[in-house]
Amino acid sequence: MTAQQFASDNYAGICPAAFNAMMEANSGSAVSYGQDNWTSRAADALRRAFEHDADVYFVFNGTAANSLALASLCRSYESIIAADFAHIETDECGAPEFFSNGAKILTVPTQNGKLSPLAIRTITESRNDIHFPRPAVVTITQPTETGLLYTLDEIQSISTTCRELGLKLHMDGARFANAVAALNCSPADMTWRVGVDVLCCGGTKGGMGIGEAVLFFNRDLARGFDYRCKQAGQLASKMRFLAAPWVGMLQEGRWLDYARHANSSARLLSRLLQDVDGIQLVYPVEANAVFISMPPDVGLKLRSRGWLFYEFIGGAARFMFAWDADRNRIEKLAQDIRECSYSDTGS
Ligand SMILES: Cc1ncc(COP(=O)(O)O)c(C=O)c1O
Ligand SMILES: C[C@H](O)[C@H](N)C(=O)O
Repeated sequence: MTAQQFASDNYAGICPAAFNAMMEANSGSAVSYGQDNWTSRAADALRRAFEHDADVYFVFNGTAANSLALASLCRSYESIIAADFAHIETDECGAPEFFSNGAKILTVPTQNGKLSPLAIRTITESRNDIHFPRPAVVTITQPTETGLLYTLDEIQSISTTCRELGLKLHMDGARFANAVAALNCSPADMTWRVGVDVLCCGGTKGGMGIGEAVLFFNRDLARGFDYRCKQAGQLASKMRFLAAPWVGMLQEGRWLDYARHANSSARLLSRLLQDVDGIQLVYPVEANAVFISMPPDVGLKLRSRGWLFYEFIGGAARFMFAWDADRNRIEKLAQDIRECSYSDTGS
């Protein structure tokens, strides 16, 4: 077994709540293509958790969830307003554009990956001629790709601006549970109560082996989404195995327990690095991600000690914590960063 890494929460295994639910679902026959009991149980569990009669769908991964949800919110000749750091722009290989048959992503330059109402209004009102793909939807990521959180008031302000401009609001919630845990709010408070139309709710990063849920709080927007999923190869024949983990994770709020552990693990690393020369936090630690700047050769030394990490956001080293983050490994990482930094400064 390889030693635990913090390059991404995608590196983690399947948490007990999800795995045990999968095991429990793995008995006997079940009707295929989502007509089974586990799928209806999971959808009902999500509706209870969100206190809303949302239309719920399960797909294999976040890129599919985002792309198909966004394709439901705009026409091919329209556009999607996103922050420059948005995953749909940087890491989905044109899937949102592909599945919407050509909708354009209009990226807004930001300092930290967070959209503002003013930026949304500015780009929407910048042009209204026939040559400009008319904005139709705004997408925000919560937590952002930089590990930051929109406050509930910020989301409300964004959705109010969206309504004024006739735009829909999509939320990329790949790490949604981490945001709920960090803000200590309810899932409803962070979505439909503040004007979110569609949420892509992450299961994979939360601890499942695979699977995301798409929740339409405005059911009219879900019209045809089932066919859209089928056509995109996102209708699982053995849907019970995508759905059952949600039953396990939502039971007794386990998904939030796991998220709290991941968030506290990120805070632990940031505390352990506070006094290390040459190491700075690039963004505040608000959820389960830590971004640090360090001298290039410190990064090389850290890699030579076997640590894996991404540097795709402004060159900052990203450490992302999951449900299973091990305190000993976090302390080892901090110690290695400290030693690599001090051997660099000679102190
Ligand atoms: C912010 C964000 N959105 C969406 C995704 C979904 O990507 P994937 O298709 O890799 O599951 C990821 C991946 O980790 C992500 O970090
Ligand atoms: C960036 C990469 O695509 C993945 N979403 C991750 O966060 O690890």
